[in-house]
Amino acid sequence: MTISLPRGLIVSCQARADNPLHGPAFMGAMALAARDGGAVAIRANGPDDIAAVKAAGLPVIGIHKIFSDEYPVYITPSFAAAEAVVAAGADIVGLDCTTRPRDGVPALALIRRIRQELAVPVFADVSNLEEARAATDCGATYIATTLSGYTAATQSANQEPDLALVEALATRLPIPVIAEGRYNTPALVRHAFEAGAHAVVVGTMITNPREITRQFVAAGVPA
Ligand SMILES: CC(=O)N[C@H](C=O)[C@@H](O)[C@H](O)[C@H](O)COP(=O)(O)O
Repeated sequence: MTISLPRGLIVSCQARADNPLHGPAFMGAMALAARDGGAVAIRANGPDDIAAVKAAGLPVIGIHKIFSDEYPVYITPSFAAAEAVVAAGADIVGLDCTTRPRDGVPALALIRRIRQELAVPVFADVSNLEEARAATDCGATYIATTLSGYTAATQSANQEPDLALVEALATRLPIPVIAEGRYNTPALVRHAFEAGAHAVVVGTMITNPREITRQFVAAGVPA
């Protein structure tokens, strides 16, 4: 059965290997806490964490980050990575749909193949309007602004979320637009909905206590 994303807050439960909260036990608990707090879906990375967050009973956007020295694309960069995500129980596959160089088939071909062979919705992480349009034409189910601020063309010292992109996408695309990346306060989440977002993904500011602690220390503790 195809699961769709309700309107609301999606919580990204991710912790890299160097984070003390790395691992499925912690991410599974994060997902339960997010569900109890009112989240409508969970984003999770890697088969083990995806399987663990399923216990919350919410739709799961699964990604599989695979880092390479040669290519900048790491969010579900291949069909095999998408297959692993679905095998672990993800309801929706998230993947990098930027035009950046990658190892293997281009993102647009990957979207088509995932839709046809795995029969799951595709959550396209993009950095601009052109990528969003191309991904939509290839059958993406959702478009997310996840990679705005993280490509060479969009990087900036400004750590603000790209609300202008949310608005541009929401007014031009026929499919739901998800705001993701640097939504670090409830007010910014509200602004994203006002800009036309169908849902908003928040990660760091809910599920990364190490980073939250750092920000309190940097901004609140006298030198
Ligand atoms: C660029 C990239 O790799 N973004 C990742 C995507 O899965 C995650 O590291 C982010 O935490 C996620 O997008 C949520 O964003 P924020 O943590 O800013 O709320």
